[in-house]
Amino acid sequence: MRSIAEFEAAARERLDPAHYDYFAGGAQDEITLRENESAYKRLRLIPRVLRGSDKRDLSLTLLGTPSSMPILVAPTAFHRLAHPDGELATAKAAARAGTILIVSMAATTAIEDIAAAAREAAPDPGLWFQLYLQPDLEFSEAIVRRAEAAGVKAFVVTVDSPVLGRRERDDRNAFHDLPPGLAVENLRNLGENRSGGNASHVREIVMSAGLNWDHIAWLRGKTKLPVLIKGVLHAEDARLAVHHGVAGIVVSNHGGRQLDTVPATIDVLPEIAAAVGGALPVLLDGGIRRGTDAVKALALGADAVAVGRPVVWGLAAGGREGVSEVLELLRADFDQALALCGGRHPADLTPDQVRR
Ligand SMILES: Cc1cc2nc3c(=O)[nH]c(=O)nc-3n(C[C@H](O)[C@H](O)[C@H](O)COP(=O)(O)O)c2cc1C
Ligand SMILES: CC(C)CC(=O)C(=O)O
Repeated sequence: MRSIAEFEAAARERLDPAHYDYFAGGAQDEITLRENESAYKRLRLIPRVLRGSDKRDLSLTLLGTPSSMPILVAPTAFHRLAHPDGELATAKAAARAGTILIVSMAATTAIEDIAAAAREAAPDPGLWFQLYLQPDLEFSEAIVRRAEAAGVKAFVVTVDSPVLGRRERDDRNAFHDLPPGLAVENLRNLGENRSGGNASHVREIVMSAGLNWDHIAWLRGKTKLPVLIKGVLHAEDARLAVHHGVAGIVVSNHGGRQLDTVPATIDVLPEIAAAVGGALPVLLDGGIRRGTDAVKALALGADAVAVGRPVVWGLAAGGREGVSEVLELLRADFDQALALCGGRHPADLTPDQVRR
């Protein structure tokens, strides 16, 4: 397949329409959902000439985790709705691609099994773990310990979801529960035997409307791993993140699934990059579908980008192979755009190469 749009079309054919809507949809009028992609279409690239190289190097290290390219896998829930192999397939494909997979806390596969699958594909896979900090902090800590034991290398706390956004497609389809047989395995009651038994009980994910900077400090006190926050859109919050000793931020509007009518992430990136001033790594997600999208984000100050739905489309269309194809398509597309912009390395891209 030649583009992410073709993967989406293939995925749509295979998926239950309600599940397709869950993956594809956004909050309310889906203004932000559309804006994330359309904002890139308004930006123009200005290439530099006569300074390229035959040997381009896309690799980087983010907070101690090496990645073969600055395109990571954003955390998305419920991969077994997309394909029976679910997160195991995603993990193998990401590890084989040598990129960082941010595992969703809401995975339908246990983190221990995800890590084992990733290690089958690469000796030292770059796994990070996304957290919805639970109001029951003891329970949150148990999840943290479990993820650490599985070998994750950073925690990414999602901060844009004090309550869940209203997704009208899900309401219309009455999609509010996983089908029988699927569960949020990372929330299976930790004292109980994971291998089953009737006693085994999965807790519901609770959105924490009371989450504040003290919780981030609490988490930093509980783990030696880097703690990032995901879902920053305001420059002042980016400054506060630096002030509070956060290791990195993800500029994200949750793929347009939380507060509708917030701006496209690419449109707030410059002010956030300026506020952070290089003090910590800035990641961005939302609407990245082409190599040129990633080039624009890196030129405007992101250290790396992440993709959510493209990976789900690859998974639904072709399991592990499909995810691998999506990641290699994005890599090749990015590499070509970088070459055409006159860059050898992502860091060669500069803000003056993007025009509105
Ligand atoms: C189906 C789906 C499930 C998601 N689940 C999570 C999640 O569990 N945790 C989280 O922090 N973000 C979640 N996100 C948001 C993604 O991490 C990411 O911010 C977003 O998908 C990026 O936009 P893109 O899909 O346009 O690439 C989800 C997004 C989608 C589409
Ligand atoms: C389980 C959900 C809260 C996952 C999510 O973040 C989403 O669907 O956007």
